[in-house]
Amino acid sequence: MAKRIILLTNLGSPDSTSVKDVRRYLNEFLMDERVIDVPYLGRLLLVRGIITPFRAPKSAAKYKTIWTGEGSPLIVITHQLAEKVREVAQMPTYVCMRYAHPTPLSAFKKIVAEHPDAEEVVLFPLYPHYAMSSYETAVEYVKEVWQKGRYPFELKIVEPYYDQPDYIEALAASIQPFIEEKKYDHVLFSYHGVPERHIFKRDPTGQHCLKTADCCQVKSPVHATCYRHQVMETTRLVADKLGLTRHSFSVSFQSRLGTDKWLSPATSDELAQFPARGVKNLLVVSPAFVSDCLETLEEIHVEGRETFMEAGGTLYTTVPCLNSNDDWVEAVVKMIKGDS
Ligand SMILES: C=CC1=C(C)c2cc3[nH]c(cc4nc(cc5[nH]c(cc1n2)c(C)c5CCC(=O)O)C(CCC(=O)O)=C4C)c(C)c3C=C
Ligand SMILES: [Fe+2]
Ligand SMILES: [Fe+2]
Repeated sequence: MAKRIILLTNLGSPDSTSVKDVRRYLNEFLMDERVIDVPYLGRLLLVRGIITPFRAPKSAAKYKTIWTGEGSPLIVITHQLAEKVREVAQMPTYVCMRYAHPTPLSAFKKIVAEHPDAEEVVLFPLYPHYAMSSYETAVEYVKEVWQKGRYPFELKIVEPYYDQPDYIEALAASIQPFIEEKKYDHVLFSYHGVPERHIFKRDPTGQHCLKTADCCQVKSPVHATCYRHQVMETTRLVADKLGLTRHSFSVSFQSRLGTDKWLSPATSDELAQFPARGVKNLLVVSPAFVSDCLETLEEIHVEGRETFMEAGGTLYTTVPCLNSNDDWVEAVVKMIKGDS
C-alpha cells in the first residue's frame, strides 16, 4: 500500500497582532489576484495605497480581542484538528496555510525530511465550498509549490464537500443541541460573501449564474464552481436534516469589502432588520468556516450581536464552527480515505 500523508490547508492568519504583521498579512492576502481580481498595478495601488493602510490598524485591534495564549484561533484550531485526524486516520498529518505561516513549502520540506518514502499527499482544503478566493486559490497555490519542488510524491486533492453526507451530518449534529435547547424564531446561515463578479467569472457558460432568481436551484454542471449554489445546497441539506420549516431559516453573506456588488442579502442588514420583522430570538450558524476565526468570533459573535440587540432583538446565539469536534474529525478522515 502506498505511503499516504494528509495535508490540511486553511486560510492563515497574521503571525501576531502587531500592526506590522497584520499589514504584511493583508498585503499578501489582498494582492492575491483571485481575491482582488483587478490588473496588477491597479491592485497594488488599491491594496498598498488605500485598503491596507486604513485596514491594518483596525484589523490588528480586532485580532487582539480574539487572540489566544497560543496564537490565532484559526491556526491553533487547525493544528488541534490535525492532531486528532492523525490519531484517527493513523496517517502522518501536516498543516499549511494559503497566507502567512506555515507555508506549503515548509510543509512539503517537513514531509520529505520526515517521510522520504511518502508516495501520495492528500490535500484537504478546510473550505467546504468552491470560491475562487478560498478553495481555488488555496489549491492552486499548493499545486504550484508542489510542481516547482518536483517532490517524489503525488498530490491528490479532495473536492469541495458542501453536499457530502459526512460534512452535512457533522454540521447538523453541531447545530442540533442548540435547536433542542431553546425556542428560536429563526436560524440564520451566514456565509462569507464574495463579489458577484467572482460568481460570473466561474460560470464557464456565461449564461447560468445569477441570470435568474432560481439559477442555483436549476440543475447545471456550472454548479461545480458556483459558490452560491454550493452554500444554498449546504443550507438545504442541513435544514432538511434538522427538520427546519421553510420560513424558519434563511441565508445571508458577511464580511463585505469595498464598493462592488457582493452576494446579498448582507448579514449585517439582516441582523438589523430581523427584530422589526418579528425575529427576536435568533440562532446564527456560519458553515463556510470550519474553524472559528476573526470572521466568526468577532464579526458574528460580537459585532453581529450588537447590531441585532440594538435593533431590538432579545436572544442572540452563535453556533461554534466544527473546529476539532469528534464528528468533524471522523468526517474529515472518511472523506480523505474515500469512505463516504
Ligand atoms: C470561507 C471562505 C472565505 C472566502 C470565500 C473569503 C473571501 C474573501 N475574503 C476577503 C477579505 C478578507 N477576509 C478576511 C478574513 C478571513 N476570510 C476568511 C475566509 C474567506 N474569505 C477567513 C477564514 C478569515 C479569517 C482569518 C483569520 O485570521 O481569522 C480578511 C482579514 C481580516 C480583516 O481585515 O477583516 C480580509 C481582508 C475578500 C476580499 C474575499 C473575496 C473576494
Ligand atoms: Fe475573507
Ligand atoms: Fe450559480
